[in-house]
Amino acid sequence: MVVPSAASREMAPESLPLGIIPTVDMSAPSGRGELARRLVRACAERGFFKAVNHGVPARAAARLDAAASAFFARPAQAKQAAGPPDPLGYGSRNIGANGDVGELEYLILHADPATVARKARVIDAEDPSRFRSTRIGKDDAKRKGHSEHAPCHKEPNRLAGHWQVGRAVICSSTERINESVAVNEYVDAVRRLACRVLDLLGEGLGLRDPTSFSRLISAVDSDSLLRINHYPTSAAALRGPGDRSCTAEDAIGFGEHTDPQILSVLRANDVDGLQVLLPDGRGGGDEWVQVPADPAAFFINVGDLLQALTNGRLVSIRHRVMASTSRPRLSTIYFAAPPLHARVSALPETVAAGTPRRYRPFTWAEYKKAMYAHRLSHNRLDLFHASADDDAADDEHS
Ligand SMILES: O=C(O)CCC(=O)C(=O)O
Ligand SMILES: [Fe+2]
Repeated sequence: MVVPSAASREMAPESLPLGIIPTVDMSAPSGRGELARRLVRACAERGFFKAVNHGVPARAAARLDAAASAFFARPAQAKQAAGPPDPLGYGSRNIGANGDVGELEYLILHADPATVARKARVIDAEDPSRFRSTRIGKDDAKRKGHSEHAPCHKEPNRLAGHWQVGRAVICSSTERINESVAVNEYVDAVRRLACRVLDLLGEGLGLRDPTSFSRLISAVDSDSLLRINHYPTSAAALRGPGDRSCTAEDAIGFGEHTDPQILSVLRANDVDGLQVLLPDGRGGGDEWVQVPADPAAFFINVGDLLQALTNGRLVSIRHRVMASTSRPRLSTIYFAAPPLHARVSALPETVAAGTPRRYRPFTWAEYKKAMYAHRLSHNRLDLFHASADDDAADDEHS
């Protein structure tokens, strides 16, 4: 956490030292221009920041946490019924299909389940089922009294007490909190925060249209996700009775990676664990830095797509989670993403003679496909480096 000295309190936020973990007061005490400049600096030099006075109601966060804790407290078999995470749904220990493991269980929800089936076909035309949760079919959905594809946020009453994951529905007992309302209320609030950050970044970067980033994530068919991670104190709690595997990696909760989307908006309980990889600047190589927990704040990081859209000006930071052995960690991340067909290409304002285009243009669907084909820790942007031909082709499109 950055604690400004008495002298530095007099200085404008832009001139304040960033600190290891930059803290940004989203209430803009020194005006919008200063806030925009500080955000750009934090995202360019660190790739992430801690947002305080962010405007997301504490009530929305508390309701979601209560719903999530109730879900993770259910028996393993009940949770498995909401899986597998392909990619939406419940998962435990396996992260993706490429052998990555983590000492955690998680739930991935789509911001708009109605679009999941269509998107699945776009990502992988050969085998759309890989990207779709199909646990509950038409008949089950009818029996439960709601339509197969009804998006939670449009029909909260019909889906009261359920989370819908693609076509799968995570059932809850009636006395439990109404999760669909909790999820929708939370998603609306964090989406607004993400849009605000992106508009400020657009302004700070001097874009002709400062809403260029936020428009991508507020499109009706945006591919944004909500992910809820639960790290129990003992890896054994996540193993089945026959699973005796125990590796040195057991201490790791979530392996090192960058987030692929545009922006990630993370909030966690008061249990430490998140670490970011910072260049140490002293010639000794990179170093992992612990991010102290703060349940009242959001930790916001640049994703790969924002790095590509800004031609590398803003950096997608590598991070991981080291699970605690004393208390369980619960974290919720809103991954702000564009529609699958959106073309991702460096904005013209970020390309100049001295800073040529670093990545070839690609669609989010293309990028996701590359992501599914590689391990979690892979540096995926390396797969999209530009050549002189890409530059010429891109000029024709712009
Ligand atoms: O659970 C956390 O705190 C972070 C996990 C993470 O980096 C992710 O889900 O992408
Ligand atoms: Fe992440």
